Amino acid sequence: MTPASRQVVRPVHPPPGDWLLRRVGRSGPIALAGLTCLALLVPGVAAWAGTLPLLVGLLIGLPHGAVDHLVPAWISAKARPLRRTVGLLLAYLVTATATVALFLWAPVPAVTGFLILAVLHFGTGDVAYHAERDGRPPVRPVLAVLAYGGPPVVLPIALWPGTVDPLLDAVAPGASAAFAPTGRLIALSVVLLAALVTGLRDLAARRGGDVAALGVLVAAFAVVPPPLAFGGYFAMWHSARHVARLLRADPGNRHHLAAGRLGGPIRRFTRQATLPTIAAFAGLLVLVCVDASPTFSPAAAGPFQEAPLQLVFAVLAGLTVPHAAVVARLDVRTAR
Ligand SMILES: CC1=C(/C=C/C(C)=C/C=C/C(C)=C/C=O)C(C)(C)CCC1
Ligand SMILES: [Fe+2]
Repeated sequence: MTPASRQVVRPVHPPPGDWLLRRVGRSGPIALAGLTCLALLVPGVAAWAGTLPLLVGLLIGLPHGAVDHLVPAWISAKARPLRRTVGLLLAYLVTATATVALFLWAPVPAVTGFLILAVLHFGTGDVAYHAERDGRPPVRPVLAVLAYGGPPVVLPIALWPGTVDPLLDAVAPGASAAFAPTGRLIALSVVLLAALVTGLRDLAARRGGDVAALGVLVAAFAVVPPPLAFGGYFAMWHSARHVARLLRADPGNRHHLAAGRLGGPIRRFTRQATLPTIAAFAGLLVLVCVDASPTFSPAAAGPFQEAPLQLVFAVLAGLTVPHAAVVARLDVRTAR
């Protein structure tokens, strides 16, 4: 590999399609505003919501991580992209396996680390989305990252212990007891303060739409039962914005987006994402079925016999950790 081929090629012009970011960026706030109104008008929504909306939201959002293996080749011009892609897939596999092992060996520290990673992943995603949409560098990212990444993770745990604690214990036995009320209160205060300061800064910069969106994000996670709020957020906010960024990052979509066309890029993404999504979905389905099977020998069930969700969540987290690493590289490119 020559030194020149190792260099990262920075785009001379930003990729076209900021119109797409604007359009898609509204879907999350609209969906969460709708769910907030629903929860306020139909107070019993918590009872019938159950955990189904959480599972549906996670499933709809699954494809947003399905083209991770293509991202490095899109954002840098390196020699032998096939070799690099295979190397990346191997690194993905090793990181995912190590994460699953960590969840089995030390579930409480593992889930704590995962929740922190989720705050950073969601928050940096939104900061990068704003920067790309507006063509500006991310300003004072630390508070903004907490303001956008904190509500989906910290508010459910701090404000909805009755709903969330059984889920936390199902994915990591002992987690709910480890998260002391004082710790939850401190985390909540930090996130609300970060949201307030970020909102005031956006107001001063005359970004009224962002202030409203941040207000909706906080209100939704305060008012809507977490499985419904998180399912809606994951599918309509986090994943939708990320897919819009991916469509712009793929050099093959440039001419379509410059001409204002969306059909071609969506078809291309569907082709790229279908196989990895089916593979991830099938793998998770097999895990759920094997765990739930009455014929499954108790001797072979191991540590998951009593907590089938634990293994499924460990695998989900295992897929998320390398996904967050790949997206962090995309974000660094955005911040330049
Ligand atoms: C465990 C758990 C939660 C957190 C789930 C998280 C944080 C998922 C993160 C997924 C990511 C980061 C995907 C990447 O794109 C909730 C909903 C707060 C409450 C119930 C128990
Ligand atoms: Fe993600």
